[in-house]
Amino acid sequence: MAAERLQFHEMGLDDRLLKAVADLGWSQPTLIQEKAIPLALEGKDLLARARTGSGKTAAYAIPIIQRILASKQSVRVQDVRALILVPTKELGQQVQSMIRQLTSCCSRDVRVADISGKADVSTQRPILMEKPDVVVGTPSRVLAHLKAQNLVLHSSLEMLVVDEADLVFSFGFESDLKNLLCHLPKIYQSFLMSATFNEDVQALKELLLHNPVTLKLQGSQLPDSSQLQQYTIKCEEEDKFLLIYTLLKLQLVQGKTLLFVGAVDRSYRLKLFLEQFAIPACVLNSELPVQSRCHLISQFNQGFYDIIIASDEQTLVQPAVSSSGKEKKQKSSEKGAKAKDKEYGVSRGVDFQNVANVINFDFPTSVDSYIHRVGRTARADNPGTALSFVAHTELSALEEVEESLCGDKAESALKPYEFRMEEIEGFRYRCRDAMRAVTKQAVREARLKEIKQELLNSEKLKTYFEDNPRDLQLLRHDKDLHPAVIKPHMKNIPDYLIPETLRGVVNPLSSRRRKRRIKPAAEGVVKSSFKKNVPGRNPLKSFRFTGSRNKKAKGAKS
Ligand SMILES: Nc1ncnc2c1ncn2[C@@H]1O[C@H](COP(=O)(O)OP(=O)(O)OP(=O)(O)O)[C@@H](O)[C@H]1O
Repeated sequence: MAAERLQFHEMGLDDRLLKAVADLGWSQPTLIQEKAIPLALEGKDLLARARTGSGKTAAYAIPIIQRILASKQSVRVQDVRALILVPTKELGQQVQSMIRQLTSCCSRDVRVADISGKADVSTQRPILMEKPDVVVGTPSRVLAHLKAQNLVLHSSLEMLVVDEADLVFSFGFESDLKNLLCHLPKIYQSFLMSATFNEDVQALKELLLHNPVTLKLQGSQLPDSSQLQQYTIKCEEEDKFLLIYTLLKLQLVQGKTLLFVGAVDRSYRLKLFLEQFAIPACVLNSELPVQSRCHLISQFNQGFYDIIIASDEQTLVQPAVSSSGKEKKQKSSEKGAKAKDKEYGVSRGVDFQNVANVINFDFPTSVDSYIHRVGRTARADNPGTALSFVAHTELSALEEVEESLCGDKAESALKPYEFRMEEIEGFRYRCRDAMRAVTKQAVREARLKEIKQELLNSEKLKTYFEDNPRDLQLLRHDKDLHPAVIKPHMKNIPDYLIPETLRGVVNPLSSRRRKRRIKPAAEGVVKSSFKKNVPGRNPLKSFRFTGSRNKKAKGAKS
């Protein structure tokens, strides 16, 4: 029989922390939390690798909060006690929000400040002058504050975390991090958290950790097939569009879905293509202002949108920026790339909640990128599905992923998604039509329009919405970008075009802009059709095999 898992209340945690954990609805620690929290409370340095979505943030945040609460029982001067380094602004905001939730019952005693983005260094100075107990930031921003003496850590710092440690070097933070270490005291406790172990993590380990305990939890870096089902389908460019149209319009994919593409242009191409069929989607990329990105993610988590098209540009561009502002020249495969945010990371560490499906419209170019993308679904104990479209030029990347994920097992974790493409031939004509309408010019215009729109939104997000929080919910990021190309007849599917095997199973007309005016979900309630996504009822799964449980969905080869 498996050993009983150590419970939160058996870890000697402060009651206020236990109450916050209970308020979050966490009935027991995840595996990494069970192992890491007691060791961290003993004062050990930790190197922890656990799969994506396994609760690593709380694994270091809980012991940090506990230590701060315990030390505040004796009178102490207010000072910065913990520093959490993150590679991206999105992650910074998310870590701050997690710590705020965990300190909801002791917010006066444990104060946290995220300095990773938004305001400039001088605007953030007053926040740091108040000496929050925990500071969260990207290495370059933290270093800038240390140099400006807005932040002084050499006598106060007790705990240092490097979250998503595998990304810190690849985001160009190596020299910042090394410089930053000169400003820290000789002794402090360190945690390195990572979903993957690579040479960079090894280098960081040597730099930061002292006699660490290494926690390498699951052998696999992704959940197993009982929680995460992974499929691939080989298809070339036109078929990718045809297939995505079919999956979304016929609702063969249900629940919240992240569509990953390899470049910003591709994300607008896909959005413009889908909007002709009245399939609303938000675009997320590094050109958008950080306020808009964070607002979009937060609305997605609240159930306002079903589909995000994210460009995972770190796979293409490996930017490097140092606190001095100097950028190393990097290769970009995108023509006309606009000013990108070097601290953007959508597939890395962002906690998109209750994502039912990740679809790699373009296959990622590295194994790590595959793991981080697919890790946006099947988080905590939730189920999820990943489907990758693979063109012949992407086959070698697929092979690498398969090799890396299968480990010692003979069987690949990625199964073929067997789909009768010939059954959806009827849609090809309208798809071609829609693809033709998305010209380079249309993409360029859409990209500019969206950036302008989001810059305005972002200004409003900074000021107007602080005074008018109710209006915040009305701000949407999935509006049509090119209404001129939309032809009304494309929105509906005539019955005769629906594959015979799917008539009665799908109801395409009902998919029209259902969520346009959704009311904001109550806090803590995730509004989504995710719940519909039970095994046997998800057509994405049942459409695959004729022998599947759902006998009605016979549209696939056996
Ligand atoms: N003990 C728990 N019980 C239930 N849910 C939890 C628990 N701990 C964390 N979670 C939830 O699990 C989700 C994933 O957590 P988190 O973002 O910390 O994962 P992660 O391991 O850092 O993932 P990644 O490597 O992708 O960044 C979050 O929504 C979080 O609220």
